[in-house]
Amino acid sequence: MVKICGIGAGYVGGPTMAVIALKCPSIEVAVVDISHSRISAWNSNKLPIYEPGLEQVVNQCRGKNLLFSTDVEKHVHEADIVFLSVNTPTKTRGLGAGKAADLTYWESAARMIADVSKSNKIVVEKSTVPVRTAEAIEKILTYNTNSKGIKYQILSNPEFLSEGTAIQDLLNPDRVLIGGNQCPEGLQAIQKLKAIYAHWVPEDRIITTNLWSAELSKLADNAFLAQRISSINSMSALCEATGAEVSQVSHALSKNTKIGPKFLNASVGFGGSCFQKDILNLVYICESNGLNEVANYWKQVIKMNDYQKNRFVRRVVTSMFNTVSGKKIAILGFAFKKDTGDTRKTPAIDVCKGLLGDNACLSIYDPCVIEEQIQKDLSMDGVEFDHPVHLQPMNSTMVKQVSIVGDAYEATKDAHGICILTEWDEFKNIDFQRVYDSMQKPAFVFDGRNILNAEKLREIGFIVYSIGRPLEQWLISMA
Ligand SMILES: NC(=O)C1=CN([C@@H]2O[C@H](COP(=O)(O)OP(=O)(O)OC[C@H]3O[C@@H](n4cnc5c(N)ncnc54)[C@H](O)[C@@H]3O)[C@@H](O)[C@H]2O)C=CC1
Ligand SMILES: O=C(O)[C@H]1O[C@H](OP(=O)(O)OP(=O)(O)OC[C@H]2O[C@@H](n3ccc(=O)[nH]c3=O)[C@H](O)[C@@H]2O)[C@H](O)[C@@H](O)[C@@H]1O
Repeated sequence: MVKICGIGAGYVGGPTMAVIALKCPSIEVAVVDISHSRISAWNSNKLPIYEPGLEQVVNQCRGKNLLFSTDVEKHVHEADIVFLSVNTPTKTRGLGAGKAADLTYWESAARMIADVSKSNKIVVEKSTVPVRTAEAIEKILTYNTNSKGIKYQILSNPEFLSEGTAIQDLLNPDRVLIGGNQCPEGLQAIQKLKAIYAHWVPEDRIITTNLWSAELSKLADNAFLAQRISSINSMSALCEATGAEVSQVSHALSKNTKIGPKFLNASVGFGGSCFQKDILNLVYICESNGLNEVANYWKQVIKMNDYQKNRFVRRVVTSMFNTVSGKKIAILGFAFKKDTGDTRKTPAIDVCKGLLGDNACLSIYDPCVIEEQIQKDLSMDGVEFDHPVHLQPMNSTMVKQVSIVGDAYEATKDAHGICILTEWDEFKNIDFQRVYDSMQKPAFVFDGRNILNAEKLREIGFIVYSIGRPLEQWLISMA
């Protein structure tokens, strides 16, 4: 029986390994992690991450051909194929700080594989890594184990799932990308991995390339997606200045088959653990190769995203008589997108910090993010967010001007303004007349996701700002 070991039981490792177990009952899948709390949660009824459909998949396989364990060495030792899905955050100190990928976790996993292996293995890069990382891992493995005569094949098999739709994305991927050495052993390893995916993915969707193309394709993929969001967000600023409406512009663009419909929603800014980190990584690689113009081109995508978040905060403050000091502002949504509890790099952190900087009192409601996480996000300096949970600071200092509440009505009671920062479906069904009646007047809504019907809100009496939509007179006069 083929044995797989997945190192890293996070947002990628957990769901991807669970889906392989589901689709390949003849393969034994062990998911291992150095975090005891994460593994015990995977073994409980309350999984460590929220992802629609994940619980059903885990329940079907756990205890049969899927197990979660902290005994990393044992399962790596027994595996034929090892998937690496560990953190690759941005470096916070030393050479390349603020841009380059921090490969500490990656390297320590590779060294551990080298230490415990007694048989040939295929090592699969699932984490997003700088191009040519496979070369580094190969060196670590071969220099450490030469004497044992063990042979490794390194494959790059980047993951393209999105949070909130991870299970659907894994069950029905657009494509699976496998890069490997173009020598006979490398090609054989590619075929072995391809055979696993072929259990459920049509062959024509499995693309094979050389190692460096696969590694770079993943960075390029995220950079292109983020660039589209920054592009439409740049248009949203111009729409507000000219009276054009960004959703109409998006719609018109989407009908051009050369452009297509996806990733054209203007927003308060993109978030998530990967877009910014992967672009920074790309920028660093370009700079290291002397390609400064290319690096500057991609940097602009992040600058535009920062501009969009700052612009939103400025709009809130200027609309409310140039100060939010002492005012209660309701924050609806804190996760970086709907259907996830993940807050890594969520735009809500920057918006909340911006408002707190102007001395606002925030009342935050998110259906999926727990109080402790929000407090931690608002009190940390933001650089630790993508390291393993058990290595993050334990005790965050409570931010006094912030309260986290259990529903939207409590959050908005007595508030001067409301900021919609995540596009949760339930926010569309709020009784806004009831909300308006309970708020201070004038009552403001700042819709950072364009999910509300601004006209209806205006009929109730709200002053409404929607990203990229024509500004009402109040907002123009206060700007
Ligand atoms: N979150 C996402 O949607 C996607 C993430 N990626 C990439 O996948 C990688 C992992 O991301 P996430 O799953 O989001 O991170 P995560 O933080 O949720 O999970 C990583 C896990 O690896 C564990 N770990 C770290 N070092 C270890 C070691 N030496 N041995 C055993 N376990 C170790 C950590 O404890 C943690 O549980 C990153 O490179 C990321 O860029 C790629 C596609 C999608
Ligand atoms: O490498 C990764 O981590 C993953 O990053 C993204 O997935 P994810 O971050 O989970 O979520 P997205 O749906 O891409 O959204 C990212 C951010 O962009 C925002 N967004 C997205 C789309 C859009 O039109 N407008 C917009 O503002 C979202 O609200 C969110 O804050 C990519 O879509 C995945 O292909 C990739 O595998």
